[in-house]
Formats: sequence, C-alpha cells, structure tokens
Amino acid sequence: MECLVTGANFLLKAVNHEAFTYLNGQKEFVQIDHNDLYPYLLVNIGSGVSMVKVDGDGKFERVSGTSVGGGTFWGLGKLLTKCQSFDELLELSHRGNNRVVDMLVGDISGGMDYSKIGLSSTAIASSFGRAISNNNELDDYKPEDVSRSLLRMISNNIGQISYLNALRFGLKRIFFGGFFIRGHSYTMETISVAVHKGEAKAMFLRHEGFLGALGAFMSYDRHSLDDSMINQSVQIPVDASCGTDTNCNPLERDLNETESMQCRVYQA
Ligand SMILES: Nc1ncnc2c1ncn2[C@@H]1O[C@H](COP(=O)(O)OP(=O)(O)O)[C@@H](O)[C@H]1O
Ligand SMILES: CC(C)(COP(=O)(O)O)[C@@H](O)C(=O)NCCC(=O)O
Repeated sequence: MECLVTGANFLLKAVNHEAFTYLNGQKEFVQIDHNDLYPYLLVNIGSGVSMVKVDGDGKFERVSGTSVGGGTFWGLGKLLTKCQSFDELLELSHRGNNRVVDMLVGDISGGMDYSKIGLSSTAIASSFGRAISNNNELDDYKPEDVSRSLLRMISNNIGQISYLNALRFGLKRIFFGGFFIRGHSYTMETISVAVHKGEAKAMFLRHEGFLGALGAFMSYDRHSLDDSMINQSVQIPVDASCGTDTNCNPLERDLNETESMQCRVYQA
C-alpha cells in the first residue's frame, strides 16, 4: 500500500498532465498545485479495490475497499461470455448494449414518477434485472451486452463507494488508478457519473497501472544498498552468536538455547 501511495504522489507531483477528468467523452488535464495536493482519496482498482486517504508523503490510511473489482469483471465476464482474454472482454463491452440486460427505472411499471426522487427513466434500476422478466437463458444474450452490463455494474458500484468515502472524509479529489481502468472510456465515464453527484471530482491517471511498481522502484532507489542493510531482531541459536569473540566455543554452548539478538539482514 505504501508503494501505491508513493507512486501516486510521485506521478502527481512530477509528471505534467498526469491527472485528467473524463466526462461526456471529454478528457481534460488537470494542473496539480503541489502545495494543494493533499488530502485526496486514492482508489486503486486492481483485482480488488482499495480506497486510501492520502494526507502527505508516507501519510496515508486505507479507509475502505470492496472485493467487487477488476478481478470480478474479468472472472465473472469470463464465465458468462467464454472470453479468453481481458482485452477481448473489454473490446466486447465497446459494442454492447446494457439495456438488453439491465432493468431501467422506466421499465418498472406502476406509473410512479421516479423523477421526483431524482431518478431519470433511463437510470439503471437493477443491473442484470431484466434477465428475470423473461425465460431467456444465458445463450439468448449477446456476450457484448453481458460484458457492457457487467462493466457498468462494477464501475458504477466502485464510483458510488468512492463518492461516499470522499463525502465521509470531506475529500474534494478522488484519483482512480489500477490496471482495471486501462484508459477505457466507458469505464471512466461510468465512474465519473457515479462520483459527479457530489462535490468530489473523479480524476484518472495516465500511468494508472504502474503506481505500485513505480512506488516499489522509488523505495528501492531511496534506500541505497547500504541502507538496505537494516537492523532487525531475530531469533537465532546462541551458538551462532559468538560473532568476533575468538574465545567463544559454540560447541560448549547448549545448542537448544536461543536468545534474541540484533543481526544485520539484507532486505530486498
Ligand atoms: N491484459 C490483462 N489481463 C488480465 N487482467 C487485466 C488485463 N488488463 C487489465 N486487467 C485488469 O487488471 C486487474 C488487475 O489489476 P492490477 O492493477 O494489475 O492489480 P493486482 O495488483 O491485483 O494485480 C485484473 O483483475 C483485470 O481486471
Ligand atoms: C487485498 C487487496 C489490497 C490486494 O490488492 P490488489 O492485488 O487487488 O490490487 C485488494 O484486493 C483489496 O483491497 N480488496 C478488497 C478487500 C475489501 O475491502 O473487502
């Protein structure tokens, strides 16, 4: 988690045009003022989703998350569409129509005007909900439509949970990272709309999939080889503890006896 935050902080400070908003098909780069970066919410969408409140360099707290993330899209999508690769599944979603699978507010009968409670007739009332209203089997649906509905369901859910966490801590900016996003317009649009309800702004990162790797590289770089020889308390047999004491004979010591001692270990 520390690597993730280190990577995000570095990119946001060092790379021009790293962060951008995405709404109505428009990408708009955001100029980040280094002195006004913190606090922000970092949402990393990998296999699962972590939501981290970042208050500064090395200052962060994982405040929330959800197990419904990139792995869910890929795993469930693979089962439902028989796709062989993530890219294929993503490509399918480009061409799909989620209205075939999702139940929209307008589909719900009863004549109630949901606009009074802030819901338009085209809002999704229930993801995959349309599948219960007829006798269709999975094979009756196009994989494109299933993929699009799944992507929308997962992205929207992540956006909503992120929005609530931003609200919870009064955070104005949410940066979304992780390899799930892949610069995919439909994913970013859905997340943005889910967040857009409130004051917080959804922003995406050009190097979305490399935050952790970059942070790990930077941490390695920061600690030179000498620095990585750290003092660590470990349990080792005392016969190995003679060190430079030339009068010490390990064979005269009880081999079962152990004691805690300081020893230098190399940490990769
Ligand atoms: N080519 C790909 N193959 C597999 N998963 C991919 C691919 N491109 C994007 N993804 C998505 O990225 C997710 C993993 O994201 P990543 O940021 O690498 O997280 P993790 O730390 O869990 O490996 C997958 O669950 C999937 O949704
Ligand atoms: C366990 C993880 C931090 C691992 O990170 P990942 O490899 O998914 O990027 C992440 O999958 C996660 O936060 N899962 C959600 C757990 C939860 O909040 O329910």
